[in-house]
Amino acid sequence: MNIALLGYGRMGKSIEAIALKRGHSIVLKVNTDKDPLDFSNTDVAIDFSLPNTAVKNIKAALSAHVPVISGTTGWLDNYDDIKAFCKAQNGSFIYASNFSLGVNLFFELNRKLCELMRDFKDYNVTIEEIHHMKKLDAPSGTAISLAQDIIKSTEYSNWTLGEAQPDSIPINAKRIEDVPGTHEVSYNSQIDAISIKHVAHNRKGFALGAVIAAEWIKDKKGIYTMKDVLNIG
Ligand SMILES: NC(=O)C1=CN([C@@H]2O[C@H](COP(=O)(O)OP(=O)(O)OC[C@H]3O[C@@H](n4cnc5c(N)ncnc54)[C@H](O)[C@@H]3O)[C@@H](O)[C@H]2O)C=CC1
Ligand SMILES: O=C(O)C1=N[C@H](C(=O)O)C[C@H](O)C1
Repeated sequence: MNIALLGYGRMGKSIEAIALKRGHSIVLKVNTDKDPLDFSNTDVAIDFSLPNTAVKNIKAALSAHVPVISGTTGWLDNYDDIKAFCKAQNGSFIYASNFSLGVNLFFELNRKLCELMRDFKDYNVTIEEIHHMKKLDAPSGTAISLAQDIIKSTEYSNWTLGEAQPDSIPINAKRIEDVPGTHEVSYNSQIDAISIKHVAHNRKGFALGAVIAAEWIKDKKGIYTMKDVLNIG
């Protein structure tokens, strides 16, 4: 498969290493604002760029009828616009705040745990995420996904970065040198605490998941999620 890498930073380089090991070729590497992009010979584009470059990159690839895997976080205010654009192009698109198998299993655990805890009002939920100092967005896309899943099946109506607000899930974002990504969901009462935690030891899981998603979507049309790719839950 011929892959275009839109973003060739920490993740772009990890994806390249795994894609080459799995027998794919990298036919385009984009690491700055460039217009137009040449997608001739590209089977799938994988965007891990910056919050303010993702939308333009995704649209450029979809306009060239190239399926897109998007891992960039911090641009989701435009998600509905991208969905509509993809449909209008009869294109193919997957966004995931986190492509690792471990985090996608963790998402399932989070959904099950929040259903279990829903009726036990003595417990308050909090989410903590820890990432490296170079991360541009806060809270992480993964923490937002965890919060959105809890909001879907409980009385919480929103999430807040930092301090707790009524009906809102507090997300605490910490930045510590070299941490690839740690997420913890905790339920605290006056009496005890219950928590689930995912710790990424490196970026290989994110990169492998993105390449697996690219292999999966290559000959498909439509908008999918990692639940479709991994067939879990
Ligand atoms: N969904 C997931 O599983 C994961 C998502 N991420 C997200 O992926 C994104 C990238 O993360 P990193 O690789 O760690 O960041 P990074 O900062 O190392 O890489 C981003 C690269 O994009 C380049 N860039 C600048 N303008 C561009 C443009 N117009 N088009 C293409 N590239 C451009 C920068 O030069 C930089 O090298 C972030 O939003 C991060 O949150 C990171 C890890 C896993
Ligand atoms: O920026 C990162 O590094 C990561 N970003 C993603 C996020 O915002 O959730 C996924 C992972 O935690 C690493």
